[in-house]
Amino acid sequence: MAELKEHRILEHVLKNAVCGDPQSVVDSIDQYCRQKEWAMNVGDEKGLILDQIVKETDPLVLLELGTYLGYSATRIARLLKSGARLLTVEMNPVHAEVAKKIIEFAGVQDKVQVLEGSTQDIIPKLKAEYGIKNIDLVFIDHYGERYKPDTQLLEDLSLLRKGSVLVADNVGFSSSAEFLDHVRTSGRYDCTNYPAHLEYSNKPDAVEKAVFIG
Ligand SMILES: C[S@@+](CC[C@H](N)C(=O)[O-])C[C@H]1O[C@@H](n2cnc3c(N)ncnc32)[C@H](O)[C@@H]1O
Ligand SMILES: [Mg+2]
Repeated sequence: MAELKEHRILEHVLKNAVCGDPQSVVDSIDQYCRQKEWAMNVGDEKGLILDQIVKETDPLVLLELGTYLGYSATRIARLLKSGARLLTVEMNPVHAEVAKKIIEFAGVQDKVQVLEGSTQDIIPKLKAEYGIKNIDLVFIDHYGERYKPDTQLLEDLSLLRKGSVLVADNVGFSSSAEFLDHVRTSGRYDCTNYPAHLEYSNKPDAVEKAVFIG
């Protein structure tokens, strides 16, 4: 058995999911993390909220802050229309490596690009190095303390347009309090809170949708 949980999850996916079928990859990760070992994927319950927001937004250009094993990237990618592109940022090289394998196995590698590095280093390069003008949907799911500064970076670099949608996971926890205060009180966003539970548990958690109004 692999030493790292992340490698054990990868092994489970390779053995139990169907190559080229992203839904089976998502389902096999959820099954493993509910039955065997907890892991910090957005998970099946909050995943349905994320799915709904992605479908409503119908985005072409997407950014994810915090890839982990590529669960949410695969989940999002399975809903994207042709030509849409998700850039997902991950600073931990072990996580990035596993995510690339999972994304490839799911068959969504043409829609998803894993960018290795920290969000604070990569966000300022999105325009010049990755040809991004602005972003239709941002999934914020790294560490709560970075939610606000990274949102402000996106604002300051004009990466958000009127109507850009931010979706932030784990706002039921205090580490994202400054972010919540910012989006709810700056007058620059229309916010909606979706109460739910922490992935694979019955602890209260929530997802925040914040639509940039300029
Ligand atoms: C909660 S996990 C992401 C889960 C993933 N979105 C999913 O639902 O499948 C958070 C990830 O963010 C990464 N991370 C934390 N801070 C970061 C930063 N400043 N820049 C890039 N990655 C970061 C961690 O290494 C970890 O893999
Ligand atoms: Mg999360």
